Amino acid sequence: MTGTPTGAGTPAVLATGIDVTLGGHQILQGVDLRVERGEVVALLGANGSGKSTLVRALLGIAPRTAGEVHLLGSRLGNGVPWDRVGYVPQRLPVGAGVPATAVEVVVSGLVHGRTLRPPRDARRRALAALEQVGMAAHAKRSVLQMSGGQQQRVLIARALVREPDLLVLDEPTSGIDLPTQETFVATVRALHERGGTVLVILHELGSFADLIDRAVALRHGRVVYDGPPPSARGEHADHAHDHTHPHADPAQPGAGSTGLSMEVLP
Ligand SMILES: Nc1ncnc2c1ncn2[C@@H]1O[C@H](COP(=O)(O)OP(=O)(O)OP(=O)(O)O)[C@@H](O)[C@H]1O
Repeated sequence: MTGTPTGAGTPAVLATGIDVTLGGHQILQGVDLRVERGEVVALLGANGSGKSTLVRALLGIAPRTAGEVHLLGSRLGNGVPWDRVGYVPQRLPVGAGVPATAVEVVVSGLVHGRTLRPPRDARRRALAALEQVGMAAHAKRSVLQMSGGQQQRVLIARALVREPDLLVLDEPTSGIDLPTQETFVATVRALHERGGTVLVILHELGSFADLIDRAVALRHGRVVYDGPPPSARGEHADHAHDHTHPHADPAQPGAGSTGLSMEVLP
């Protein structure tokens, strides 16, 4: 994070009454979402429940038919300090057929708004961001020749290079091996400890579990839960998860049978 946080005191994300219609279908209906500064919020829900669409609507990528969004204190539009917002999409955007190298993709994360020229130290910062995701050795390779997991790591580096105040992640760890996931989570944790805000779409809390302050679950385009994250017990729904969790504390809200469990997610 650089400088004074913009609109400090206001929520990092404030969305009210969001409706989105795509291809003639209403995908989101009256979604409200508030993420305070410094919070780490997980967005959960079954495939097709509207998580990616919500994130895209929050960032102005998906068109809204109703509702208002404020990011970092500014109404969605040119007034948002986009240089303080990092976004990691689920995969390389369609049309990313340009044979850019990893370092070039990451440098593009430093170009925003009216500044088309990257800062002087862009390459050094880009290499440092690639290092954070274990991709420094691949800096000069074309992203088109990389595996999905490697491309994902480059996209993460592109978002991190801005040192964002608000980081929005769409299933950032899918297709990434465990050691890299853990390195990435450590980086997100460092960002959080500096006061950064994180909104992350997850299928399971996995390596993020200890970082999550709150979970919001969608079902059929509506918010059906907003509260403590699902218990570690719930993650046992995952058959790969066969050990006991020392951190599962039944005294904690959300850790017992009354809390949200991954098992009850839509
Ligand atoms: N451009 C589009 N045109 C029409 N329908 C769309 C479009 N984009 C998404 N949808 C539909 O909107 C619904 C929500 O999709 P979305 O990708 O937001 O869900 P999701 O919860 O992120 O799912 P996943 O976990 O699979 O990524 C799905 O039924 C999807 O088919």
